[in-house]
Amino acid sequence: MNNILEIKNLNKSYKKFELKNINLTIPAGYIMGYVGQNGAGKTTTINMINHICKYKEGSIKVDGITYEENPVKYKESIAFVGDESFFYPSAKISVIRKTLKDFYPTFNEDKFNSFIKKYNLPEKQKIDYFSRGMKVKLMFAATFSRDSKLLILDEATNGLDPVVREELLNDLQEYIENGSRSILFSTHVLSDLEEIADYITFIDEGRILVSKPKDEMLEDYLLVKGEPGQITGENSKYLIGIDHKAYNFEALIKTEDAEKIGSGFVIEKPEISQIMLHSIKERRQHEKRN
Ligand SMILES: Nc1ncnc2c1ncn2[C@@H]1O[C@H](COP(=O)(O)OP(=O)(O)OP(=O)(O)O)[C@@H](O)[C@H]1O
Repeated sequence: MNNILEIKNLNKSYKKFELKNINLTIPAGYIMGYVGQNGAGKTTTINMINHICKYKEGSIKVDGITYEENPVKYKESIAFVGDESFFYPSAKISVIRKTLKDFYPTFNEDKFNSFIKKYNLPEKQKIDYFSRGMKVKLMFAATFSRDSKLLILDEATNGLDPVVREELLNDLQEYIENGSRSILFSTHVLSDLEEIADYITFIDEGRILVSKPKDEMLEDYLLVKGEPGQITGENSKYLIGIDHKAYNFEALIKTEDAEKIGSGFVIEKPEISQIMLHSIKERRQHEKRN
């Protein structure tokens, strides 16, 4: 199986921020959720993949090649959808169709037309008058009509209604179905990732905390709830990222440790957002202790 994205030992320093030793791999045919708090370093990583932002240490390969090896092929292998429309506001769909045709060798006009129809986008209206959801659909119609190997999404599904969101999530899954493409999906809407991601990577303060298959991550941890008095010197070593509330606490625990903490706790299956929250809390608490 070939890897569509391969990042090795990537480092980048700004005055007040450091992206440190980023290693990421997405095999062909898979979706990776890239998540972390505001300012964690997601967009910085994406800008380096897109080669908007330069780096001195580490390497990035997209579909087996680095930017330096073949800049045109490298750029053609990537499609990007962010949270802002990339179309000229006074253009209509006809102008966009022609621009895409001229600019992208793999652009498939029939595919584009069928997405325009499917998403019910008006041919005769200026993009300026499109709603946010319509602009997002148009960006995806343009993207799905090219044969890019790596699709990068940076908060691309922000502000969509549940029906449009569901439709797009299905289309994203279809986009990778032929097994030759992959998606790096950065979002704060973790429920989208619960639905379609195969891998989840947490980044915190410029460092990768965890990167693994989503199902493995969801099986690896359980959520523990109890009263503060139930925490002892013995069982506290198994509790990850304890969140103390007024009358109770919540923490993560490794599934294999669940029987070691004693009885009387409420134990539930966690969501990705809860695993992220407690993992980050644990890291902060660990830093404070050392
Ligand atoms: N060109 C730059 N010069 C200096 N610092 C920068 C530059 N670009 C980004 N940063 C800093 O890098 C850090 C990470 O920013 P980044 O945009 O990658 O975060 P993010 O994880 O995408 O956050 P968000 O979820 O808020 O979009 C921030 O502290 C930001 O101020």
